[in-house]
Amino acid sequence: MKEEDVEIAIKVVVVGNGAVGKSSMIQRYCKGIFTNDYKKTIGVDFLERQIEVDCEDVRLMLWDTAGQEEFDAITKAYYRGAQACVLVFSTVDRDSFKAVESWKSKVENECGTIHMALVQNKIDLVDEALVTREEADDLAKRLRLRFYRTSVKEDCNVSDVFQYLARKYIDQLNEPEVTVNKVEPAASCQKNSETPTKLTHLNKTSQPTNNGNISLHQPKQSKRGKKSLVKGCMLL
Ligand SMILES: Nc1nc2c(ncn2[C@@H]2O[C@H](COP(=O)(O)OP(=O)(O)OP(=O)(O)O)[C@@H](O)[C@H]2O)c(=O)[nH]1
Repeated sequence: MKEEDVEIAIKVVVVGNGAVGKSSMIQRYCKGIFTNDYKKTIGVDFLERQIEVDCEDVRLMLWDTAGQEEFDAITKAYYRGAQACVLVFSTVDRDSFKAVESWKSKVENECGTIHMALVQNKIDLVDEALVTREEADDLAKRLRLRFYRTSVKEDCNVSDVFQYLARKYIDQLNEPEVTVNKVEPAASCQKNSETPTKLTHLNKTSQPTNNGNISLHQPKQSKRGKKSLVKGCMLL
């Protein structure tokens, strides 16, 4: 296998009630676009983006799941094999805030304990907010999740969420003895400090299997010193 053919791949599931902005968030991150149109996700969708973390190629496979309960049976099959999860609620939808714990449980039932971030989207609509800042902070603290406030519309803080999850996963690869469910300070929009890497990689040609499981391959050499670069996105 050639050195350039290996990389880290991370499966990330994005969950939360309908219309909180999951599809918009993934589209914004992978394609750099935003639309005001609402098109309900039927089942699941998939986009990917390649980033660099500590000069290492990381392929983020972002699974966009339907927010409506009617699709639960379909979507939960796609949670399997995920290494990270984004729990999204909307500033202007109180029910979506109340549903966060239930989404967390649904994912954990399929995946066990994985890296998660809590996201309050649509902060551009803060004047119409139905969730107070304190309530959101308290929830993040109680669930021990890193907390981000985003506006997909204004392109605010979106990439920080995925960067954080990628880094957490890489840190886990570096220190396999560290448990995933350690206490996270509730913080919004903070970048993490750089850490050294010694990584396990995935074959670039490997695709997620039906249930999203991914097999591990040999590590390659670090490419330290390279600039961060978005290499491409793909709609399947
Ligand atoms: N004002 C504002 N609107 C947003 C934002 N993000 C998404 N929206 C809008 O919210 C609506 C729903 O967005 P989607 O991304 O389709 O929501 P979803 O969570 O994927 O919905 P489901 O597919 O039903 O699960 C769309 O009209 C978006 O344009 C945001 O940050 N601010």
